[in-house]
Amino acid sequence: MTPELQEAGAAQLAAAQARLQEASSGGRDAAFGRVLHGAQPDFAHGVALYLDEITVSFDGFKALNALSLAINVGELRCIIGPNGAGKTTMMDVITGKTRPDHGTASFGSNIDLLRLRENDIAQIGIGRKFQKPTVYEQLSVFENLELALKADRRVRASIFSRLTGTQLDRIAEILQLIHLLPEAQRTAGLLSHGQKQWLEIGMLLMQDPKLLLLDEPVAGMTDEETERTAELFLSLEGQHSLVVVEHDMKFVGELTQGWKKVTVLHEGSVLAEGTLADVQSNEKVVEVYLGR
Ligand SMILES: Nc1ncnc2c1ncn2[C@@H]1O[C@H](COP(=O)(O)OP(=O)(O)OP(=O)(O)O)[C@@H](O)[C@H]1O
Repeated sequence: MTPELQEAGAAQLAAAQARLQEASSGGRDAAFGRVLHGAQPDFAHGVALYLDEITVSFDGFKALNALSLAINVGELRCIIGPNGAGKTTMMDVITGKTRPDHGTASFGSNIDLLRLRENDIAQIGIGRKFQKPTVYEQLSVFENLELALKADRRVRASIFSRLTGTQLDRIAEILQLIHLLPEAQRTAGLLSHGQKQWLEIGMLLMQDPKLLLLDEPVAGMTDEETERTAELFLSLEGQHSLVVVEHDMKFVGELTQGWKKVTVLHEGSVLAEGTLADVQSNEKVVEVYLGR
């Protein structure tokens, strides 16, 4: 690891600790601290994510228009829809990047996502994968995973500390899961596009997220990589809730296996929900999206 990265990592940890301290000592953001301290999402009702009547306007244009959606604990849900349907804006709301004008968003039955900041939302167990892979290109695959582990506030590890046996086991487990065990010492910049995507997913998994948001994860992947990604997501289902935004219908078909629910977004709200076959034969869906 380069000294610059070590320094940046240490600074990030120090900033995070200072923020938490300020919140718990009654500073300006005390309310955030109270929500976050020891907060665990309550999944007793079986719902991982609940969006109710979410509206987001940009200069009067409604990117989300009273969007309501519920994702169950352990569910793998595919979300499809034409360009501009509001898929990215929806993920921005869930992760705290965009604040809605109206509506509620909760993680489990108890955590009000609209009161939390982006960093805090990541720490309570919501991981987001953007379309483009963002890994540390100069570092090895192993070091990327190590860094992801140490960036987790719950781990309380110093960026300079040695890994414990349990942490090493966890990294090995993730390497196996993302098919990168043989590439552990390889520089991440030399991986294929698909392998970089897997590495980034592995970095998210190091923090053991309860909910994973994945934006077009197979865009630009080969057919073989796409199939392996489907296998990976299917192996995560159950232990994590997954929301997958995709345009690749073959991939959606592999993930949903003929029976899982697909949600179609259009003009900022849900146009249709059902199995892939249901929505593919829905006239409105064909008209605005699939028939194009
Ligand atoms: N910051 C912004 N300012 C103004 N308009 C925006 C902003 N962000 C998104 N929009 C508009 O909101 C609508 C929804 O955009 P969004 O990116 O959420 O759609 P999407 O379903 O993710 O599309 P795509 O499949 O192309 O990624 C679009 O019409 C977009 O132009």
